[in-house]
Amino acid sequence: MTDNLDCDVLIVGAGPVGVTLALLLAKQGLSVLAADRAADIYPLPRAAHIDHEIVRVFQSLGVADAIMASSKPAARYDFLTAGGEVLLRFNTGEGGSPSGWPAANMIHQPSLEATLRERLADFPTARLRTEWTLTCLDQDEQGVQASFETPEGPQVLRAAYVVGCDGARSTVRELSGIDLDDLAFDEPWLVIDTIVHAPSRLPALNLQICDPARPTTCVQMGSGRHRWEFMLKPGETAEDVLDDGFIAALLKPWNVEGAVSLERKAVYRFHALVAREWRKGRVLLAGDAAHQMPPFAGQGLCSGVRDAANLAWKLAEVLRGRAPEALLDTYQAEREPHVRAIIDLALMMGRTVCITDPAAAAARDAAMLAQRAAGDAPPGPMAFPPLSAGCIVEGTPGAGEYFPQPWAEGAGGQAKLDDVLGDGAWLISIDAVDPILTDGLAAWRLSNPALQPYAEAIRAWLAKREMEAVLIRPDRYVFGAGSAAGLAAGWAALIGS
Ligand SMILES: O=C(O)CCc1cccc(O)c1
Repeated sequence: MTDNLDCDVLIVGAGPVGVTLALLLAKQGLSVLAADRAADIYPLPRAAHIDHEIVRVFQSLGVADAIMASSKPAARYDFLTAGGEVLLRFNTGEGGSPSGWPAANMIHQPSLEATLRERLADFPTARLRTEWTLTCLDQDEQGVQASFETPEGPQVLRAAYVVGCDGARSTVRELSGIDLDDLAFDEPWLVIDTIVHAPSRLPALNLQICDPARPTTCVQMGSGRHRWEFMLKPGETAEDVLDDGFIAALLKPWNVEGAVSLERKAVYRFHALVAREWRKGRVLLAGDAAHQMPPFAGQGLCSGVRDAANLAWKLAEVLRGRAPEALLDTYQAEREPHVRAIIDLALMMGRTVCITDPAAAAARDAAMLAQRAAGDAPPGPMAFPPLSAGCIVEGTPGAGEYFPQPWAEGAGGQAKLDDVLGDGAWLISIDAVDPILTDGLAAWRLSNPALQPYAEAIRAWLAKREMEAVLIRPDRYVFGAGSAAGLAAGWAALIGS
């Protein structure tokens, strides 16, 4: 950090994406300040799901076990007709996942956020400021000046970079004059969160009831919560559906009286929006500030945490002077197509669920039941695309793919690849590589005894792509596969040492 800066990175918004980014940066020794307008963590649930990739990010921060302790792995996700026939079935509890963590996990967002904020206190270079409201951003060649209203009066800070993790109504986005691309989905839903008293009386799977008379979602959550969502019908107002008697009538068919008590009721409009620019000079957007999607794929929060994981190592390389600022342009180039593909999946699911015309619903049911009978199922909520462009060796086998994390049985229990190899980029090769070529890069020969428990899985990955080495980025996406010397040289050209 240079003398005239208060921190390397100012993060506006200390929700789960902002705090994850703060942790990932602080872990690399950067000084970060996360500022949030609220006094405390928002106490009511919002996101309900994180996938295995997100748990792996939390693993790198040392909080995966704590987060999993308050979460519930999701066994199955069914989309049913009004009559209970299966339109789509995703067996998320079967078949494991590339990171080794359960593929789909139902969470209680306030519990997850509390764990992340508690961890922040372990990093001396990370600061959290609450009740700070951003009022102004000004950037020049060296940094960004940010003005805040705080309980102690106005505060002005200078940071090398500012990241807006400040949600759907992002002030950072607004102050930066960044527009949103509207993907034309706008449906009003009533969200009901409950505290569970009798878990055995609730469905043990996640459900979308594609009933044109009232499209309905019923999903599990962590920390003893359960959620229902009901689509509003034309003519219904928020006031109508938030009435306790109305809610009791909606819940009646679920026979959960006495098994749950109401914690929160709210009407939301489910949107699909993508920011046109994710970086404007020294200001970047992440999470809901950069993209919003309907909840049907459970990917809103996951996409934000992926943004944080993608951005954190790039900001660190640029701030350390090891990579040119242009590396930050690969952030949107990589993340936007990924997010748009996931939004397409969420929209496909949403458009399946949100049909209220009985004839259209009957046609949907007939088509999807026939498709299912023919064994022709669409990709599941865990079928994420690889990175297609950016900081990868484009067009080579494996480039842009998510690199798996094998787990092995060790003396102390399950040992995971990332815990053995540590943070940063890894070059893993079958043959030895000249250390001169890999200066500044963690180079691992597959025969290294530390890699033995994982060697078979990694060898199989390489064999499938007919390659002798793989370079894995700090966010665990593959830079490229090929010759070790070629990969090391390609990486050094982008991320000098
Ligand atoms: O609607 C939600 O918030 C969760 C949807 C979801 C996503 C992935 C798996 C699963 O069982 C449910």
